[in-house]
Amino acid sequence: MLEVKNIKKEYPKFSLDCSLKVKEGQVTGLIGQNGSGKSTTFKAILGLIKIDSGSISLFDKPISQVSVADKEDIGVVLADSGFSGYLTLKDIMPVLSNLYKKFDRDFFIKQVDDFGLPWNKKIKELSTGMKVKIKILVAMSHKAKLLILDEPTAGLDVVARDELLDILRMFLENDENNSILISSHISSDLESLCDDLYMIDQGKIILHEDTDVLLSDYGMLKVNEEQFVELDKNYLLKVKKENFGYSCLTNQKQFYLENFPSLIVENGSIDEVITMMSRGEK
Ligand SMILES: Nc1ncnc2c1ncn2[C@@H]1O[C@H](COP(=O)(O)OP(=O)(O)OP(=O)(O)O)[C@@H](O)[C@H]1O
Repeated sequence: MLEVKNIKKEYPKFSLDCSLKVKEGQVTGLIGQNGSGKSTTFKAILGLIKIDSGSISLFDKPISQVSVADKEDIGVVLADSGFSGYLTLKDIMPVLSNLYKKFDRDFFIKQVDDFGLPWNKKIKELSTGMKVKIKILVAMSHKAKLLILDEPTAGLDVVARDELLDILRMFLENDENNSILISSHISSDLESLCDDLYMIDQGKIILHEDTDVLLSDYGMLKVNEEQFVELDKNYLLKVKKENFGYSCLTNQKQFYLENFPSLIVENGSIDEVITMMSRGEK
């Protein structure tokens, strides 16, 4: 559905070098800290910045050959996008109807009512959670097949985040071929939603893995100096020196559970995996 191959972008103090794929019917997450390159990647995909090299294909065509009509199949939410805060939902609906050939008026009306969004209040007077819901609703309102969402959960409390994830699940249930590319620096948001995750650090993809595999096969070994010497290191991805000895990241947790039963093997959280991948050594 979307393939990004070795795109490069040089800024004075930052280099992006990124490849990723979003498959049909799947949710792909891009996780990284502030400044790691998530927005730059999204802007490159959307043609908002010019890349230095690499290629992007969308709906199996090079991006340059994707027609305006095809582009209606993408729904986009960017951090700094949105309608003027002086408009109301009532004002926005005719604009969307003119903007998008496939604008689904009935769907839009139903969702605004279901989400309890006010038709006549200016957007700038609404809560952050409501504003994000509107952005997602607009992105979905023209029968998009692919949603590209840059940090949609930023600034939301736990309840609003949960509601947002429910809306995205609804989008996926509407059509089994619908897909999402979503970024966040909060891994727990993506863990429950995404089929696969890319981790980006300083402009580079440092890990790509199925979420299930990440949660089932990855683990953290906490070992002292003596245990570290004895340890089979063939299945360690990264090692980090700690006060107690070493933290070791493996993607073969079962191997260590079976062969080194005396060791502490923890289920590494996605945050720990990211930290180890970016700061650990090997
Ligand atoms: N137009 C630009 N000129 C120079 N540097 C830029 C430009 N745009 C982005 N950068 C730099 O590129 C790096 C990556 O920024 P980017 O916005 O992609 O990160 P991000 O992962 O989306 O972070 P955040 O979560 O804070 O939005 C940052 O160091 C930023 O300062």
